[in-house]
Amino acid sequence: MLAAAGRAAGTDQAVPPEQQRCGLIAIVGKPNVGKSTLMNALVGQKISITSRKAQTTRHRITGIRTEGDTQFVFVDTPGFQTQHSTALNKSLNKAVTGAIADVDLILFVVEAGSFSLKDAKVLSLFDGRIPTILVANKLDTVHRRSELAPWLKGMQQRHTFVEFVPMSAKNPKDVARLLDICKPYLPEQAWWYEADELTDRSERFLAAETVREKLFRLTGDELPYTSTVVIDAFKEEPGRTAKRMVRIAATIVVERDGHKAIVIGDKGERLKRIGTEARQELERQFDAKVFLELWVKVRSGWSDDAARLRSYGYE
Ligand SMILES: Nc1nc2c(ncn2[C@@H]2O[C@H](COP(=O)(O)OP(=O)(O)OP(=O)(O)O)[C@@H](O)[C@H]2O)c(=O)[nH]1
Repeated sequence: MLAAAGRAAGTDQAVPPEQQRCGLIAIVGKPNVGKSTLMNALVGQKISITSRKAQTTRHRITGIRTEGDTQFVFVDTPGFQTQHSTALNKSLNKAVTGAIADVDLILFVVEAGSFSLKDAKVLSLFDGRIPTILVANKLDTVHRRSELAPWLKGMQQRHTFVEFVPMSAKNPKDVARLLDICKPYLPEQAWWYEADELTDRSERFLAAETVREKLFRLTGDELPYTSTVVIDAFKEEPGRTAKRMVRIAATIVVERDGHKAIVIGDKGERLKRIGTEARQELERQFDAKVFLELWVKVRSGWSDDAARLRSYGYE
């Protein structure tokens, strides 16, 4: 997969390998600070799922952005779990520690003007060897900008950050500036991926993530984050037309009968909406006609069962 001379997005100029830069960037922070939003904005296309509900990112997701001579390879980490210690949370914490061990740069994301015990716990994972940028996100929600200077000073004393970037992941100019700031921290080496590749995750994985996103969006706070989605079948069918055709069967796994009723909704209305919205989004993402079949199953206590976790791919 090593790149020969490649063409960066937005340029007609081939970039010779000896002039290329490429490296891994981990986006780390406590739940709900905007990591997924930031990664999607940095990559320029929606890859990871976002939702108002905390804990919606479980997997390490790689997003890729190639700009000029530089290929930025992003690792999104799950929200660091500080409260519970079930098998699921232990495996999430391991994913965070693993994700930051071998990267070139860490983006430590917090909400601008705030620093809680949970942020401190995530920060305590960094041993100081890897350059770390403080991303003070959600700047648009800070009404008194004057209070930010003393806060930034305080942050300076907590850790040796290489840069401080107050910004909003929802502001494209801020996102472009952050990319420029990251660039010098990536080593000079040949790109790992083609310039137009956005993720190395499979379509099967994206299908599960999309159903999960709709599930949490449409159930609000009613459903615990331990509910998950398993893809039972993912088949490409030879289409009669020029358009691709993909047939997907997926199971939403919940912990209790009551949760199953929530997912299904009155006369099956909610499950139907989850399916329709997921299908429409997948058709856009895959540029294909998608048939999506959804099931709901109860698996009591699955989040506490390490063996079962492995079978769902969380190890
Ligand atoms: N106002 C504002 N809201 C933001 C910004 N960035 C993210 N958000 C919102 O914050 C919420 C959480 O964003 P996510 O990107 O899902 O957060 P996350 O850190 O990936 O969350 P977990 O998956 O729980 O770890 C969403 O409602 C976003 O729309 C920002 O710059 N400004």
